[in-house]
Amino acid sequence: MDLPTTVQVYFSVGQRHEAALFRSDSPAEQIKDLFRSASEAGPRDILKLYNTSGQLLNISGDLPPNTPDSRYSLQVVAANGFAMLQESTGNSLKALEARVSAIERQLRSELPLPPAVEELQRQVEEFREKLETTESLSWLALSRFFKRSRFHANIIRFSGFYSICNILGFYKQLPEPISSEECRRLQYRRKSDSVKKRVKQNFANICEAQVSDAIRQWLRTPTFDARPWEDEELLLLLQQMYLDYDLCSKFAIDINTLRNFLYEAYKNYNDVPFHNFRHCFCVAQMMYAISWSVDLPSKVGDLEVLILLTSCICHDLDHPGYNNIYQINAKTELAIRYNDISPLENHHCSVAFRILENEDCNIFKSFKSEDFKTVREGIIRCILATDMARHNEILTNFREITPNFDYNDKAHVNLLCMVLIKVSDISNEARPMDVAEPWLDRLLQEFFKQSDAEKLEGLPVTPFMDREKITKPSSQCSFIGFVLLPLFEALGDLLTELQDLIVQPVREALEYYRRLNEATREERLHRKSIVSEMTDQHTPSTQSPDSAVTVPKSLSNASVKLKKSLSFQQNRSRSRSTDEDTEQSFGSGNMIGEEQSLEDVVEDPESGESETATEVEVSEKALKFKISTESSVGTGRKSYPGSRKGSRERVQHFNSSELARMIQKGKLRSAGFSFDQHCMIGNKKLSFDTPEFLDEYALTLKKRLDDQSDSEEEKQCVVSKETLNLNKRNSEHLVKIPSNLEEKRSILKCSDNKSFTNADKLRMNNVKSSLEDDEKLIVNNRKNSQSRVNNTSDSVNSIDKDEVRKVQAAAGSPRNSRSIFSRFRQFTDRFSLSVDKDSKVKHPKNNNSTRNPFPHKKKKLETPCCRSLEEVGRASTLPKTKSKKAWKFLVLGKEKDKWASDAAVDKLAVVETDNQSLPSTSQLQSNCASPKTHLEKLEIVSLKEFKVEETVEKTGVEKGEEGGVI
Ligand SMILES: Nc1nc2c(ncn2[C@@H]2O[C@H](COP(=O)(O)O)[C@@H](O)[C@H]2O)c(=O)[nH]1
Ligand SMILES: [Zn+2]
Repeated sequence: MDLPTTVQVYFSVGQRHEAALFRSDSPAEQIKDLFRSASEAGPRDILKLYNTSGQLLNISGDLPPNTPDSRYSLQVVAANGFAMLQESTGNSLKALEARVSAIERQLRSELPLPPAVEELQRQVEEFREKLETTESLSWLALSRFFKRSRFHANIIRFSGFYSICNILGFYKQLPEPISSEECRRLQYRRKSDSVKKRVKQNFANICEAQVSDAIRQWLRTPTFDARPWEDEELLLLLQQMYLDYDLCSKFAIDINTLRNFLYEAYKNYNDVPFHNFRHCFCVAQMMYAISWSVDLPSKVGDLEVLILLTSCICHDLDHPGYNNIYQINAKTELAIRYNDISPLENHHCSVAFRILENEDCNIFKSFKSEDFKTVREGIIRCILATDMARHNEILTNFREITPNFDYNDKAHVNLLCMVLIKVSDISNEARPMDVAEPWLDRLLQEFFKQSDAEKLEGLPVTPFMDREKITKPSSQCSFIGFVLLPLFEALGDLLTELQDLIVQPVREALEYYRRLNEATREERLHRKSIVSEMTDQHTPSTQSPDSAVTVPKSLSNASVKLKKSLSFQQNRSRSRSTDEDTEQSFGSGNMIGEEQSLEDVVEDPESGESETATEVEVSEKALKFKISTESSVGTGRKSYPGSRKGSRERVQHFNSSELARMIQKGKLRSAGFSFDQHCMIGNKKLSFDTPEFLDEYALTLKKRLDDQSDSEEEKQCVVSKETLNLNKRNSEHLVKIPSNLEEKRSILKCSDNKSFTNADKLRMNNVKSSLEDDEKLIVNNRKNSQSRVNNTSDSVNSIDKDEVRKVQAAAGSPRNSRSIFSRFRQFTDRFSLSVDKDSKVKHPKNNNSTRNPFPHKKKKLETPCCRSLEEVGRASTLPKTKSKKAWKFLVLGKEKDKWASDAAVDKLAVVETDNQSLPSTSQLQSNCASPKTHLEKLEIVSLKEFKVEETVEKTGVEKGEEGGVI
């Protein structure tokens, strides 16, 4: 091999491309050795050899013989390569780099600017100021600004702008200004023409380059990292996938047409943080990796592989960075065009076939029309399957066919292909952490951008995208646990080769995020404990010295929720971790501890309420209509997203505090209720958001209690509700008051129904644990009933403050304390306080809770996040929204011979808070300071649990109210 004696080495590490980092005139032999040894070091060391005109000659292979150029650019993309280069040259590059940087800094700060430059700077500054302050000229500055920020001139609403432009004749056509809202929707982040041109040119330059065996092998694994590659190189690698499967010769695909097609696909991805060309590459690459590992062509045939690969490349074309939920709620052009039915996926598909319409890009142009039809159907099916609103539908159908999967059954293969593209689409967490994490950051960036826009535009805020609601680990726990892992496991059941390849890494990712989430939560609790402690030190206590009741701070939610058993386990999404730490944390080897529900894990960081709504659930809600697909395999019930008979046909449970909180926060609306929705109690029609609802419910409940004087059970309210149609008004809701153990048991039986989602199952578990508690209580109460009956001091004869106090005194019995707990918990949950087992409310100082890892540690604000009390106060869980709605506390006797007299029950006194609204911060603090008083104000609510059942009503579509659906 003839190498010139002087070789210029451009050297880059990772994506940073520090091209001028090291430049050396090195003997040819040295470069040759370096190149060889680096390419032998493994697939992660990517060496790219360019000639001086920027043409890629080789990737991690030997230097090409007889290369005509005298200078080469050698790019080393990996830390190992860096180290090797260092070794081989004997230079300490890092030290060299540091030295150069220091000199640069010194030069910049110490050396005065040449006078001419200074003068120029001053003039520019002066001119800028003039531009911005002189009205008649400021359009220039504006136009510059808008150009810079990629706004179009036609959105500028500066009054003088148009006239000045017209006068000056700069713009021939001045379209009407459009609103900023419309602008946002239209503001797709298109790639700039210069970038597109550059990539096109570069791809043309390198498209003939060989890809080394090492890279080709790496490309067949989920560990592949797309980051170090330029866009044109990714195009080359996509081309390689088609070539490696010999698809071009098998299907007579012209190589230039393939290149044009790939480049057009690249061009039609936008510059958005996540749904960009690199995402499409990653999805295609994961499909390729899976396909190799299970030998997919032998199972489903080459044509399906071609369809899958092409679908992956096209699956997010022209994604605007705002998902379907936004499209539908904002009634965007796409939502209107596609009638809210998978607007984005329909659009991606449509763009794909627009590209293929062009002869030069039509990789299927040699296909007979029948074959093209098959390919088109296949691509449409695959791309539409990526709508997360259809996740449950597809997963349920796939699980049904798995035990009898038949590769000769077209319907089975179709469904498998849909699952394969879905798996590839959300497979990021199956990759190594260092590859996956930057993608997650980008995804959250896109999420937050959307939720910010939703807030700005007054649209419903998508909960799993809300920066105030989620954290990185909580988001991942929810997504991996509820969505990703169940899907991967289902595929792993059929294609067992995938267990080690992608299923296990996903389990590990869940475990990682679960721990992170736990640590974050504990840290947060710790911070709150410091706050309440400091607040306490600053607030004079009004507490009576003999009172055992102090403000608690412990893992209220956690301890309460720990009692819940774990539906997650039923979902086969268990951890197999036997890690010691995990066992210590949860007393089990499960990823999510046996006694800890995933709901705990994904708890809302601030409000303390669970935010388990996954993208699937929210998307299902947003997608209201039925979609017919070819996924039906004739086995069992078909479940459609958004169909009221679909996967959301189920029973939901809210306990009293959850319901109260929902009412108070107006969340009934966002949970699918409208404020003008109502329920029927007896013959009365009541709106959910009125205090009368609670009053009326209490009365009805009491009546029922009277009818069932020997009833030992917690009472239940069954509220039928419609959660699907966000916009539906005035739907009626039936309220049954069955309230016995049988009822609960039957609910649990229902919960075996496959159509329940994971979140439903979690709620079912609340009923389950409540049932278990009830059963224990019944046994207990029976044992103690005689003594309670005799204990007249426990009777409450009238509901005045004294009575309330007596009721409180009666809280010593397990049942009563539970009632108090349930009510009190509502407050403590909100204020991040808790009640310990013997109903003694404790100050954090005295809190010996073993769950709190920081009970006595750090009393000062030591964490960097807690710089000031004020800051910490803001970060605590004080209610964010103060509802103006009356906040009433019901005093309700449930078992008259236990803790409240008939008279007390009859009165059902309603004790209101002072201002009929949620406590303000100052109220809260004073409540915290004098909890006994606070407790006296609290009453006992016996609305133990509401069973909320969705009605199976006809949708507007089914009723023919809304047209244009499939
Ligand atoms: N919270 C997370 N959501 C994820 C993750 N990976 C994917 N996703 C979501 O799935 C959809 C897939 O659809 P598509 O638009 O890419 O076709 C995506 O939009 C995300 O919302 C993840 O790791 N965490
Ligand atoms: Zn995608």
